Amino acid sequence: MSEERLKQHRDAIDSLDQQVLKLLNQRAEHARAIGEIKGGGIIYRPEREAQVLRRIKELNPGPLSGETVARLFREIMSACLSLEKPLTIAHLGPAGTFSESASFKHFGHAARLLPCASIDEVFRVCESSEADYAVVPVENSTEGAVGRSLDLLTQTPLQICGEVILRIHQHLLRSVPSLDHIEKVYSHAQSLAQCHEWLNKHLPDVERVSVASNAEAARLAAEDSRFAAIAGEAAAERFNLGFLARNIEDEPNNTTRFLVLGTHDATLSGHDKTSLVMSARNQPGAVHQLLAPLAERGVSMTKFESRPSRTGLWEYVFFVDVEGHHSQTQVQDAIEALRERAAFVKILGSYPVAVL
Ligand SMILES: O=C(O)C(=O)C[C@]1(C(=O)O)C=C[C@@H](O)C=C1
Repeated sequence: MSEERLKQHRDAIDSLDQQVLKLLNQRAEHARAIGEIKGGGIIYRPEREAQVLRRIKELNPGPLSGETVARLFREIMSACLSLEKPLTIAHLGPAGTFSESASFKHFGHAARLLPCASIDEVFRVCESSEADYAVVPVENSTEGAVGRSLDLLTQTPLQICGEVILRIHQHLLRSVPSLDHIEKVYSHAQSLAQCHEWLNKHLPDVERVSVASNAEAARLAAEDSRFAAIAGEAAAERFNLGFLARNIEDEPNNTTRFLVLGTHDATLSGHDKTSLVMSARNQPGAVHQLLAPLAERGVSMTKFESRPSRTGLWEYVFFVDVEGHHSQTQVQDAIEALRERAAFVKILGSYPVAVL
């Protein structure tokens, strides 16, 4: 009896899969036709992708979660876009790092990734059009701002066209399934710091060695079973390591924010952010005066970060994110007013608030 019910459900799944397959290919044909209409123009449309994902989440009747259906549609769009033109994405390498995970999370797995040796190199290959887009880390919830990315943003002609929010989970990885006789634990210094308490409790006597990246740590652990590594899931998969302990980060909400850069920003999606960098004139109360136009026009600030300017001693530049798109009147007016008060203002880009 239960055999018969099993068969009924499997027959239903076979029939549905056939329909899903047909519909997916119809969707791909439309994407290909859109690609032809775009001609040689900009293929990747971040605002449209955000709208598609938001709509899917809203329409979703379940039982699959909103997150799950959005991830599936992320991959469908990635595959459709690659029929129009495969995209090359530069990120901080090597393969197996969180920057790689952030790039796949935003562009899906049809994107071609180009791992670079430094953040400077990521900017350079995108500026020289060797890559279509770049993904760079800008802030971590426990470690703070990524200074090099911020400094390069002030100079680059690239614009911000998206953001990626990635939950960072650290795992203890090894080629053998035992916590015994580990001689060294390798990881990036930041990851060792993020797992400090766990290591003190579970491996107090094991030497901790910092290396250039978590992926490099995983590579070393894969080469010699006396060693373990702290790294993310992507590194575990890449180097075929087992999980001795999962989610060992001391701070449970450890999150890194990445920016997506390209030669254009995004048009209005309906739920957007604008990033600006500016400097205040060197006068008392200048920062307060500088920001007043935002509040006066009801434009909410979602981030404020100051960095020493690299051009003058004791001068600062301010990185500000506001809600809204620079094509919206309120935001436009506020930026105009900022321009009157600030020594300099650069619009880094308007882009959709992260959906995934
Ligand atoms: O709507 C478009 O412009 C498309 O090219 C289609 C599509 C999609 O698959 O939905 C693919 C790539 C774009 O980045 C946005 C959306």
